[in-house]
Amino acid sequence: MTRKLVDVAAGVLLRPDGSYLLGQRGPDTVYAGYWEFPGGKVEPGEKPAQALCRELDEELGIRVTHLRPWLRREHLYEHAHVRLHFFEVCAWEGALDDKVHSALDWVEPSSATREPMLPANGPILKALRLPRVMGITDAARLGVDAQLEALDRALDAGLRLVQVREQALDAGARDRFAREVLARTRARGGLVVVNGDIELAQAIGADGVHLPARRLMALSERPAFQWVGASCHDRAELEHAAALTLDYALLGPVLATDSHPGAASLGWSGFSALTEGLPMPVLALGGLSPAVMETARDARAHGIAGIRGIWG
Ligand SMILES: Nc1nc2c([nH]c(=O)n2[C@H]2C[C@H](O)[C@@H](COP(=O)(O)OP(=O)(O)OP(=O)(O)O)O2)c(=O)[nH]1
Repeated sequence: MTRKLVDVAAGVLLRPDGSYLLGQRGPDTVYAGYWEFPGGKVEPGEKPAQALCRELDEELGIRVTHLRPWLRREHLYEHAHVRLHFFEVCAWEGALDDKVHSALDWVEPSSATREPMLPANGPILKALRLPRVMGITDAARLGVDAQLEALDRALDAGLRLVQVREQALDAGARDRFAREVLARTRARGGLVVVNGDIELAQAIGADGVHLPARRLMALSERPAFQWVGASCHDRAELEHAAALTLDYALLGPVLATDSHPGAASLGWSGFSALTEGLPMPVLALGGLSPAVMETARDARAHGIAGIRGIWG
């Protein structure tokens, strides 16, 4: 059955502590009682961003002052085929004065969300749980002990996502190093993904696997891990990551880097153009540190990933 495609704009209102706003759909709506991000249908002649500002004014009585386009996802419901344009709403004027929901609630990204949740929103909630900064290990250059010390400092400073990327270590050393990184990161409630080596990721019980671009392009199915991401350099790779329903991608280099000095860099405008309309979050990579977080997020990045910019 073909269903009419309906464009919907939905806003993830974010407070500085990272919590986000959900509303419970009122009694006389489809999926009454389900939780959703505030928003509604895009009307003819409107851009999704305009529709969202109108809906948030009508429904919540607020005027949006800082909006970031974020993810776009399609979902087939019985009642409609929806194309959801999600935005991060970072700043607004006016106090919340809800006119349509049965309830509103602020939710911490790490805590359980509200149920029942609209079925299309599962991957959005997972994206909100993905930390904003990823540290990529470089024990082969720094030395194992220095890398582990740098990891402890970064975990103390709040790092919660680590990619173990140690092709240059021999198999035994890589296994020992990866287990140590996992133990230290887990102790802080963080996530560890292992680059390229699915067997090692399984053997140590890592949270996930990170696919180099060539590995990504050779796969036709998502590996069975809780978290699966990939390194991408162009739109075709990003779209393949989306088709495999991966949880995130890395895209770069955004700036010129010491580790890849000859590689052409994308710049923030190139990053923004390549990530338009994707269903999964993308972390920016290449010559970056957390100091550029706001610039990165304004360019549609979920956050940043780095080596030197993270470990110093
Ligand atoms: N607002 C919102 N809609 C969502 C989310 N997730 C999701 O699948 N949807 C779907 C459910 C609906 O099929 C559609 C939104 O339609 P709606 O009926 O709420 O739109 P509206 O506020 O313009 O309502 P109306 O004028 O038609 O009464 O998008 C979400 O997080 N927020």
